[in-house]
Amino acid sequence: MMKVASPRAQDDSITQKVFRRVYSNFSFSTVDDDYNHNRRRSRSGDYGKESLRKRGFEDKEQVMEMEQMGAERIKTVLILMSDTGGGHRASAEAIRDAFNIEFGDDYRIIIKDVWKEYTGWPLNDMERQYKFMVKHVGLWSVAFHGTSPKWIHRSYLSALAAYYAKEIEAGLMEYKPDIIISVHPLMQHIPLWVMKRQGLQKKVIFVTVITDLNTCHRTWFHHGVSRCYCPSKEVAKRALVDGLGGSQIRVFGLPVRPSFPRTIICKDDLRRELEIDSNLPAVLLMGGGEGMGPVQKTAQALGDSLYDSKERKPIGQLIVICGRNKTLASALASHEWKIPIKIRGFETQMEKWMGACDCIITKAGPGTIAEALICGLPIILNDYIPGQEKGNVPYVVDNGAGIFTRSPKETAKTVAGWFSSKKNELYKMSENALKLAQPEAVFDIVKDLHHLSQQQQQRIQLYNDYSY
Ligand SMILES: CCCCCCCC/C=C\CCCCCCCC(=O)OC[C@H](CO)OC(=O)CCCCCCCCCCCCCCC
Ligand SMILES: O=c1ccn([C@@H]2O[C@H](COP(=O)(O)OP(=O)(O)O[C@H]3O[C@H](CO)[C@H](O)[C@H](O)[C@H]3O)[C@@H](O)[C@H]2O)c(=O)[nH]1
Repeated sequence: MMKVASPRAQDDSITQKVFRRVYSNFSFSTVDDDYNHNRRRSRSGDYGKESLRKRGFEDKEQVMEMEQMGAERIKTVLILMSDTGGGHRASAEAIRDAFNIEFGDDYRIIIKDVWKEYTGWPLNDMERQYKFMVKHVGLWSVAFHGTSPKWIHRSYLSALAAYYAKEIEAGLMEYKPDIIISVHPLMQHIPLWVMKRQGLQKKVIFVTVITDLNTCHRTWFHHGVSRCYCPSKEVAKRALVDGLGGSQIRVFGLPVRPSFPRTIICKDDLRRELEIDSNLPAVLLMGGGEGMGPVQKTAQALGDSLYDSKERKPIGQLIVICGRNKTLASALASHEWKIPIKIRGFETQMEKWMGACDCIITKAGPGTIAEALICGLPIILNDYIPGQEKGNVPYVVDNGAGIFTRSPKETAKTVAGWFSSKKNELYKMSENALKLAQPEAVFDIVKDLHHLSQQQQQRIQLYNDYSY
């Protein structure tokens, strides 16, 4: 089990937190963390006391803290995310689990929506606003593309940063992180702005893990990060065009919860455990964490297409995962079905449901796509959110891992074909899905972060050696 630092009183007000933070010393690592900058320094061997003084480490106490930090100790990682959809939390949890598997108690991982807990409107209300906007896709499209120019989002986010500076600072520093990881497009500018203002930018490692596969928003690309982990070459190209340096960019893939690659898929066992018919092929139907897209109409069309009326028997079965969409779940439950069906709410063990099925129908959510690829599931994309999900369609279709259609009838017909006369097509797509999958991505990310952290520790050690 992970060790957890002694918690502060739960009922602290924001003012108390800010007061405590502003009037007490930080005990962060006190080395420059700018990767390139340090590589230059490393080459010239410029780690003397004078050099550190120039970089702002005047205080004797800080120097002593550095010496203590040279010793092995638990590092704290703060992961910033928001429940705008389910993808950001899924990636945050993936990173947490991979840290635990790879490094055990060496890292203490905290996942937080700091905006929600510490700030006010509009930052503390992003979930609701996102849900509203993606329901009215035209509105989302205008918001997404209208905020793409740097001067627009930068000036607005800077104004918000200035307004909530103290609260955000308290929120970020409550946990004294050694590493901050942002897995959300709107969580680089404000923390980096606050860190710079407080002189902490060079003391805490800040990285971004992009969780969109292709046409991501430009807010993801901030020049002040130590690393920008891109899930695909397409995103890396965009990062380069936006001015990030090659040394900041790493392409490992989208972080998926280790339970996906680590679950040994034995379909029969999974079906027994989940009480799914073991003889009929199964299609999984879902729409992200919020159960979005044409799920209901598609389920009904499948109810017809997967029933052989001549033989009077089903040729397949349907699993619908409605996520947090309770209205959808109850609408489906009230329908009469001729085929075996399971209607589920928000599931925490998606790897089991995917592992038990033969193909998947979903909106083009990046998390769901990456997970389905690992499970070798051919994908029918039936919708996408304009902007960040648009590019996920060619990502899947051009790589032969699935098809795109918005028509519930065509979707249902395709699945019926795959389960009867076109089994080869299903098999080929499954092979392509496995080729495109990047199951080790999350481990590569945490190993690289560990490497960054070790480099920082070595610099501290070097400083200690020179200071005597
Ligand atoms: C007027 C200029 C506004 C510039 C806004 C920049 C940042 C806004 C920050 C906080 C406001 C809260 C907005 C909540 C939206 C939540 C978005 C989110 O988390 O998405 C996650 C998704 C992914 O899960 O985010 C993205 O993929 C990219 C985020 C795009 C940012 C869109 C911001 C919309 C703000 C609406 C302003 C009105 C439009 C004016 C058009 C000229
Ligand atoms: O019952 C459920 C339903 C879904 N999930 C998980 O929720 C995640 C859904 O993530 P997606 O990326 O597929 O889609 P979302 O719409 O929920 O995610 C949001 O965040 C994404 C970024 O990660 C994209 O930006 C996307 O457009 C945005 O809507 C997946 O890991 C999926 O396994 C569950 O764990 N249980």
